[in-house]
This record gives sequence, structure tokens and C-alpha cells, in this order.
Amino acid sequence: FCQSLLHTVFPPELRFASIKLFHRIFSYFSSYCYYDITEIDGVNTNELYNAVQLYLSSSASISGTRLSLTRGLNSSSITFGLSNNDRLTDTFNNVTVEWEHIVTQRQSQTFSWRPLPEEKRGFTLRVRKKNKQLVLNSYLDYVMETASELRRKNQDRLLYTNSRGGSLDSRGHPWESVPFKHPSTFDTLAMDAEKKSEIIADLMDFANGEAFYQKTGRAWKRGYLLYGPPGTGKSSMIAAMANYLGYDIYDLELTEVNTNSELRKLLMKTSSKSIIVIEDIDCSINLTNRNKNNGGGGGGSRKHTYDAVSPPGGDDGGGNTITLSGLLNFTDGLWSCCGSERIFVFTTNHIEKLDPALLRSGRMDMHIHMSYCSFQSLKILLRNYLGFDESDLGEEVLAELEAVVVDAAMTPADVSEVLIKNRRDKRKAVAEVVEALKVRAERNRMRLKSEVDDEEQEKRALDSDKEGCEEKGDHNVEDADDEKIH
Ligand SMILES: Nc1ncnc2c1ncn2[C@@H]1O[C@H](COP(=O)(O)OP(=O)(O)OP(=O)(O)O)[C@@H](O)[C@H]1O
Ligand SMILES: [Mg+2]
Repeated sequence: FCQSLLHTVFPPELRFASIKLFHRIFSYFSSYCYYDITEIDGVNTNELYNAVQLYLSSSASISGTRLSLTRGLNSSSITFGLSNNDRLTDTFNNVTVEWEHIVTQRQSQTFSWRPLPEEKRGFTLRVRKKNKQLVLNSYLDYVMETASELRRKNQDRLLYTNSRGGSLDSRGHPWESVPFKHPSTFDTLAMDAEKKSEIIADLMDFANGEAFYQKTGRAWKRGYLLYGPPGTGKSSMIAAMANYLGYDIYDLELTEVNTNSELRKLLMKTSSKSIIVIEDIDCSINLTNRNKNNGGGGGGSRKHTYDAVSPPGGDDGGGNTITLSGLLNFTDGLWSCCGSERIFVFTTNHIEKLDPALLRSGRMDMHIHMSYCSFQSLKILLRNYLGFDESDLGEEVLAELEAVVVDAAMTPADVSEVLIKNRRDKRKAVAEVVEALKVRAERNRMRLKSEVDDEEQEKRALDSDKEGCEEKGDHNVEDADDEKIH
């Protein structure tokens, strides 16, 4: 009755003004202030809303008897969230805040450029007025940071590529991404245990080293060079690194990049906590560092210039003008620090072809040699593919394997191929591996022997030539003496 009386007696304007006044008086006397974080801000999605939602999902265990569960696209885990009008308290620096999730039905579909959801969702944050500054200055930043950390952990890795050349997508990004689901881990990687644990420790030091890099005044980045013959696990190692640290991978295709500035733009669009990979560096860029004497009219100064890359077709007049110095700036220059926590990984099959400028510490901090199967790595492969431990193999087989594995110089890729082919019959698989290793070892021994024989023959031929010369020379001397005498 009162309500209808209010409706009839007071005109709407007055009613509105009185509600506003009431709110003002209430907020004046209240010791709290409230912040609304709505899901849609105008027509844009409010990033803070998503961040808060994700952040609160991490505190789900604290309280709350009713929670909503979600599983995002590309995500491999489930996250928790607050249900309608549920509240949750959180503490930050000894300050307690309260979050409430408010869902209301949207009244009428107003005109918009894109369909809006029927529900209007938002979080309301209630804080004491005296804590207002703390919340605005650091709590919300903390929420955003925690949320992005969670997003990274929950979501599978992304693999970015610049295969589109220099063109940008609709959001102005030069990178294209796909979910990265490589199953390689340090457990499945066949290599010597000490080397593996050294790499893992190095990665861990790097990931936890923010304070150290800050203290020493270094950019928070690290470079690894993986080198070795094809099929020894260089790409698998990169995947294992990404899976271990939870970083995204940017696979940089240098042949698709035309200029140094394009390279720089690509770098600027990479996120932190990522691995930037340049595979087969010796093939994608002509990395010879040349001292060109800039003598003619250029002030006579000796300039250190680098060769421009010639396009793969060998046509020197092409548009690809990335230089080694451009690449070095990419990894090491001022631009490399725009963002933090980055790992650069270069791979090559021929380390000897690389320029020393690229290999120096600071650019490539760690050189990792991926090599042929050793006895240790062979045992890892047998365990991974067949589930066989040393005890399953037996001493005799182990001794046989150990005797030939080094001479065989087989890559882990070759060995795993034999194992995959015979994986239904495990005993046969082991026998086949032993056989393959023996055949390879024998072949290598024969090759080595024939090389040594060839060398010896050559040496002998050279020696006999020399002797012949000396004899001839002696003759000449005698002849000369003869001549003198005559
Ligand atoms: N060290 C290793 N541990 C486990 N598996 C390996 C290893 N090396 C190679 N493999 C197997 O061989 C396949 C090829 O390896 P990968 O692509 O990592 O070699 P690569 O060194 O990158 O070769 P390339 O130089 O040709 O790029 C992988 O799918 C993996 O299964
Ligand atoms: Mg590879």
C-alpha cells in the first residue's frame, strides 16, 4: 500500500532523487566503500571481471558451499567460481575484503553492435574506507597478476608462429597460435642424467631468478644453443622445456621475416614467460660475420658490418634484408628487454658454421650438445617404450648393449623407430635393437678401418713422392757438382 501510495503521490523524478539522496546519506555514514566490476563495460568485455573470476577460483577452497565449475576451450583443467549472489572473503596484507557475485536479468535488449548476454553479471568488492588506497594501489594488481599466472597454469601451452609473413591479423598481431600439446618431458627425454639435471637446475634458477637478475642489473632472459646431428632430440628438448616451465613457444621462421624492423616488431609482440625458438639457424640466415674495410671515401674507418641474408633462391636482389646484427639486437639489444622472463633457444646441426658473435656468453649462455645414444639414454628409451628396467633386460643383454652402443652412433630417433616397430613383442624389440646396434657398429668400424687404410695409403704415397723428390734433388745437387767440376 505504502509503495503504491509512494508511486501515486510522488512523481518519478522526485522518487529517483530521494533514492539517490538516501544512498548518499547511507554511504556517508557507512564505513565501507563498494566497487562494481561488471562483465561488460560498454560494449567491451571487462578484463578485470575475468581476472577476478579466475582469481577467486583459486580461493575456492577457503569458503563457499556452492560453486560453479567451468572448463575453458583449450584448457585441460576445471576451474571453480562463485555462484549467483554468493559471497567470499579474502585477506590481503592483513586487510579483509569481501567479494559478491551479482547476477541480474537484463531488462530489455537495448540496441548494441553485438548480442549481449541475457544476464548482467558483476562482482562487487566491499572494502573498509580506510583500506581504499591499498586496494586501489596494490590489491587489484595482485588479483590481475595471480589471475594471469593461473590462466597460464590451467591452460595448455600455445605455439605461435609467424608463418603469415609480415601480415597482421584483425587484432594487429603478427603471430598465429595453436594449442601446443607436445608430450615430451624431461622424463621421456633420453640423455645423460647429469646433463639433464644440470639443464633442469639452470631452468629453475632462471624461472625463480627475478630478484637475482634485478640485483645484477641484467635483463631477465637466457639463451640456449642446442646443437647436434638430426634426430637427437633438439626439438623434443624445447618441448620439454616449455612443458616444464609452463611457457608458451614462439617458433620464429626467419625466412618469413623481411627486415630487421619486422623482426623487432615480432619480438615486441611476444609475451613474457615464453620461449623464442629459431630452429636450424645455420640454414635460415647467412651467419657470416665479415670485417669489411670501408675504405673508399667513407671516412676511412674500419666498420664491422654483417652480411645481409640472401633469399633462399640465391637471388641477391631480393627483399630479405635481415642481418646478423639485426638478429643479435633481437636477442641481446635494448629491445630484447621489452618484456621479461624470456628464453631464446637456437638449434643447429652445424655449430661450426655459426659466427662466434652469436655464440658468446650472454647471447647463448648454455651450449647443449645433443648427441648419439649413450648407454644411459638407451636405457631411458627402453624404459619409456617397453617399460623395461635393467632387471627386466638381464645382465647379458645389458653387457651386449653397452659394448656396441657407442660405436654404433645411432640417434635416439633411429633407436625409437626400431622400438616402435616392434613394440607388440617386447623381447623381439630388444633383440632387434641389439641387432641394429651391432650392424651399425660393425659398419662404422669397417668405415673407420677403410678410412685409416686410405689415410695410410695416402701417407705412403706422399712419403714415396717425397723420397723420389729427394733422390731427384740429390741428383740435381750431384749434377750441379758435376757441372762445377766440369
Ligand atoms: N633424446 C631423445 N629422447 C627421446 N626421444 C628422442 C630423442 N631424440 C629424438 N627422439 C625421438 O626422435 C624424434 C625426432 O626428434 P627431434 O625432432 O627432437 O630431433 P631433432 O634433434 O630436433 O632433429 P632435427 O635436427 O632434424 O630437427 C622425436 O619424435 C623423438 O620421439
Ligand atoms: Mg628439430
